[in-house]
Amino acid sequence: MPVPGLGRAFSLVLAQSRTLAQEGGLRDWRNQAQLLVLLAAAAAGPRAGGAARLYRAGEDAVWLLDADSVRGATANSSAAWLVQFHSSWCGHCIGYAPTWRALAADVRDWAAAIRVAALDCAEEKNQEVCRTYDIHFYPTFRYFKAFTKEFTTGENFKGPDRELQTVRQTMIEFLQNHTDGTRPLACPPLNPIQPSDVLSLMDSHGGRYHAVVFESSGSYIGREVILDLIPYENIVVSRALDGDRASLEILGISSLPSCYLIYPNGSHGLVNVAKPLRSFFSSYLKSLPDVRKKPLSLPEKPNQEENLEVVVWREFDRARLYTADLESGLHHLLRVELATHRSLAGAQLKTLKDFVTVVAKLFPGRPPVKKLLETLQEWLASLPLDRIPYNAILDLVNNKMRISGIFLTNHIKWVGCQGSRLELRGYPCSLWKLFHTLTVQASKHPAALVGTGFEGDPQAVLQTIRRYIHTFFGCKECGEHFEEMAKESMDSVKTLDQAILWLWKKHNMVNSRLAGHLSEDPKFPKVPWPTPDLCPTCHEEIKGLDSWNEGQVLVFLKQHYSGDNLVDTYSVDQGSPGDWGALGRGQGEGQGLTPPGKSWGQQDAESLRPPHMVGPSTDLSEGLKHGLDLRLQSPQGLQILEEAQVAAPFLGIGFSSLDMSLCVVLYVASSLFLMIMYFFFRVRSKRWKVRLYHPAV
Ligand SMILES: Cc1cc2nc3c(=O)[nH]c(=O)nc-3n(C[C@H](O)[C@H](O)[C@H](O)COP(=O)(O)OP(=O)(O)OC[C@H]3O[C@@H](n4cnc5c(N)ncnc54)[C@H](O)[C@@H]3O)c2cc1C
Repeated sequence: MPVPGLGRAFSLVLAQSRTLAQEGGLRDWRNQAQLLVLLAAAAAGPRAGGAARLYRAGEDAVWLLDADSVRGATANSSAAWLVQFHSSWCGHCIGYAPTWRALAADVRDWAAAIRVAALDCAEEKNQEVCRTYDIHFYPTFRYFKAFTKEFTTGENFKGPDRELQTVRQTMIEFLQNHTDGTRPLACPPLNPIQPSDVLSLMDSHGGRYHAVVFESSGSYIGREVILDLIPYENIVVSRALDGDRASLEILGISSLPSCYLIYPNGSHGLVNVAKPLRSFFSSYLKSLPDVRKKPLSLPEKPNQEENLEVVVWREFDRARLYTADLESGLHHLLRVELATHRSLAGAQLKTLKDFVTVVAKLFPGRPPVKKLLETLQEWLASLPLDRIPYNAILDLVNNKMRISGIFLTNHIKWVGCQGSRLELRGYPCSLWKLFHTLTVQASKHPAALVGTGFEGDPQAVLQTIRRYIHTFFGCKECGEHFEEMAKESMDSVKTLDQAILWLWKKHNMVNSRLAGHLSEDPKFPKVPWPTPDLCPTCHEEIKGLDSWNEGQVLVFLKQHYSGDNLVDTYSVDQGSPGDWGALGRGQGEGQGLTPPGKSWGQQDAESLRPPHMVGPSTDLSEGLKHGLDLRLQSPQGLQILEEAQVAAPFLGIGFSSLDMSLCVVLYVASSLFLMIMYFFFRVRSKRWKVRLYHPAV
């Protein structure tokens, strides 16, 4: 019986472990990470059904940055930057986008001094750069000072809230924090002048307007007006505080804020506006005769190609669960969300290990994905290290050694999680579906968790999900809300069925909280779920009120989130498009190659494998070169490659862990047999000797 793949499995684990042992997570992983991600991106091919942009280059005043431009823009810039690192799938980022757009438009005139920018970490090309800038949660706000010589990941925004006015005022404080010599050249002095200085200004008029905004010390209006007038010439704006009452009286200032204007010809007087507000002062000053905009001196906004992605709508049945959603979600979770961490240690590592264990044991999907999860789980469990560089995990997830029979799509393809716009639904939807599936599988197959330390614990899956969300889920506010719900009542869960119902109830609470929110897809309104058309028996009318029949809800959830309800339609692309061309079966993205309604078990599993998964014809050395070329920079890397290349052709391809266990058992049994034979013959030969030397005995 051929036992394919042992060589590769062995080599992979060997290579992973050796690499870790040698590098111990202590080396600078940044360069390797960059290379790895480049490789992964190259392997992933063109973006399919990925993230849409929340901000548009032509329409919004927001400066759009990406992997190509962020460093060049923020390093040694003549202006300071406030960058929002966001993710277009994150509900809070979607909800916050109008505020950010409004802020950018509001401070458009400040751009020579400070710029409001956005960078979408959900875009595949930006993922590495987001890792470089240490972005784990969305949205994350970072300030970059002007004229920074060294690379910096920026300063975190520290405002009491993220309201437009608060952020705008914090931007001003940030500008004032620049030390002399690093202040943006275009930024006028923001500190107040003395009221007495105003009197001397009257004598030294310099052929242009000089406006002075008088205000109390806590007011930002003066500084805002100063910044609003940056692009205008023939005018200087200053601010003064209300400390010197006598000077105010001389100038005739009786209320604050007020604006005093010295004209180019030396005449002066109070500005008369209908309301003492920033916009009124700024607009008045901008409209003065001879005050006009300076010729444009701003650099061009970094160019971003528009998203030309064509959305292909995939017909689907809301009563079914789609493998494509779960696998796309896992792809994002393993290759993007977790990959924002350079390395994992302590509680984070424990959370990952537990989460992978739960998913590996309970995921009801296709064998190649289950196998990948099992391999990952076994490998994580076997590692004695207390810190693991995430690149090592990525190597395994990307199956760099091309072990036959383990694979997770590297494409996003939403089906039941499609949104009517690209930025809606997607990843968080798939995560909910995965979580519900796990609670249902745990209840239906409790034996699956035996030996993991989780058996018999009705809260095990929920607590693992809770820790994952708290530790890794990119949408920080979502995680905080979920944690509040968990703190409140997760402890009351006493059975596996109650765990299913707990998650269902909490998900409905989130639905009702988000109804009408900007992240709600009008095509998929947030309503109590399951709706009567999906589950008529779940709904009852008690005293004229629609009420849940929880017993029926449980039955429904157990059916809806079971492996039997999982369909593989649209999820055949288990390799790059070229692979399918080679098979002569693929018609490209968006085409379901599995007949609707068929699950993995109903198909010819072997025929659905992409060619590079199919046995000995795999070009191992090519795979190794691609997978391990990063390691090849080091002599140890070469050694690993040599070992793997030697091992693979001898041992064949495609061993499962069961195969490997059998091999070990056979090996031990044959060794025992040989030992028994050895002792048997030794004893016999002693007896023969005794007979030979003492024939009379
Ligand atoms: C743990 C978690 C917390 C979140 N918290 C927030 C938050 O605080 N703020 C925010 O803006 N976004 C939050 N999100 C995202 C938000 O809940 C949605 O996932 C997102 O808006 C996409 O919505 P959707 O229309 O795809 O439906 P989702 O709510 O994502 O639901 C996905 C699918 O699950 C099924 N479903 C719906 N309700 C239930 C239920 N009660 N039980 C079982 N199955 C159900 C339906 O088939 C639905 O299409 C959170 C996501 C997660 C995973």
